Amino acid sequence: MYNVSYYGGNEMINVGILGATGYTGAILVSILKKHKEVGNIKLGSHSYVGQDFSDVYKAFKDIEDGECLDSDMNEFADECDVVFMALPHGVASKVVTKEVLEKTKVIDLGADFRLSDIDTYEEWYKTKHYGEDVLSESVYGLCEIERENIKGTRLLANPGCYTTCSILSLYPLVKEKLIDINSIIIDAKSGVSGAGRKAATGSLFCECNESIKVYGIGTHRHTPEIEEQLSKLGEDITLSFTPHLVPMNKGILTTIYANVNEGVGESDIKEAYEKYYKDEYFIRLRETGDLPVTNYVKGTNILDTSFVLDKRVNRVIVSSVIDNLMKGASSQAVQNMNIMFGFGEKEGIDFVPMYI
Ligand SMILES: NC(=O)C1=CN([C@@H]2O[C@H](COP(=O)(O)OP(=O)(O)OC[C@H]3O[C@@H](n4cnc5c(N)ncnc54)[C@H](OP(=O)(O)O)[C@@H]3O)[C@@H](O)[C@H]2O)C=CC1
Ligand SMILES: CC(=O)N[C@@H](CCC(=O)OP(=O)(O)O)C(=O)O
Repeated sequence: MYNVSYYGGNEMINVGILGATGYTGAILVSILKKHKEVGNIKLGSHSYVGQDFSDVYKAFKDIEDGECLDSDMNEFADECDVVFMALPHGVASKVVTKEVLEKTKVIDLGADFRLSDIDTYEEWYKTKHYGEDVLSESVYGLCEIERENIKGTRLLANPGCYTTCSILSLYPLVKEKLIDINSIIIDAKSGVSGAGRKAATGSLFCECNESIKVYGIGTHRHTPEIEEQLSKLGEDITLSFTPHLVPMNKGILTTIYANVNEGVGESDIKEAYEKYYKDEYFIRLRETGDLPVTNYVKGTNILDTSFVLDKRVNRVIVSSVIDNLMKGASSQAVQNMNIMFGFGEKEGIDFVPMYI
């Protein structure tokens, strides 16, 4: 049900955010406050129920002073045209039901509806999945690739931050069969906000500052997500994915290595990227030698990418960057909302980089 607020004569939608008090939830609030099609924003929390949002995040004083409400999915579904779920894994699958989806659209920023196979989810996430009856209708929301499928869905699985950067980087190479699919290695680096706002020893200043660490080698849960999406292009793909934690607030850099197939040259690779992305507003193809930097996309919905063909070893090396909280989470979620509701795709997310 659409609400009765108006902006410049247009009807606006009611939006709910479960997990508004987390990092991705708070960024959603920032974006949606300025979205022309959005009226009321209902804020859901876990630990701050009854407190004003601007008491939890004092940056929002006089901007969003609404009260944090209990994260009751049924109540949110009754009152909102779309509910964003910015919650830890395992929570969304318990509360998204067919009844809920009859009342509202759901955009889940977590992983519960990203993998199509429940066993794979339970194996990699080490937690039970409760949403079997709705999982099959979820659409993987990588906007530039899945735009047509996104339009009609009422359950949207927003991709992970590492996965957004990795899949968009590899898609043209795999789709055009330019690389040996058994040779893919993804080296990824993330800022600390990728771990969320929750208190965790590994995210403490002294644990991260002036230090870099590798983690999840061979076991990180984004591996099956990347493999599943790339395997949809035809052949089963298994690959190596290795994340690193670097001492910065935000940003993701992936450096991806793959052997090129016989006869593949630089122009073939360039043509492949141009074929899929030259008209994509939020993907910037940089020339060889113009290498991506996380600061160049800070605060934006942009993915910057550039490749080098290292002829000595017959390998293509693709470097890409995104802002993990934006294209890697919240602004991509709003891009998905725009597509789902038929709004202008850039509405509310057309940011200029905040370089410093
Ligand atoms: N951080 C990132 O860069 C990215 C995160 N994601 C995914 O988005 C989701 C949210 O991440 P992020 O914002 O970083 O996480 P945070 O830890 O910052 O926030 C988690 C939110 O969930 C709420 N919450 C915690 N436990 C429960 C519960 N049992 N029931 C209801 N609500 C609960 C918290 O409420 P309260 O604050 O009130 O305790 C908080 O609002 C996760 O699934 C994450 O994997 C995806 C891409 C990128
Ligand atoms: C730095 C850091 O800890 N990053 C997180 C990934 C955050 C994320 O994208 O979570 P999703 O699983 O919802 O995609 C991690 O490696 O677990």
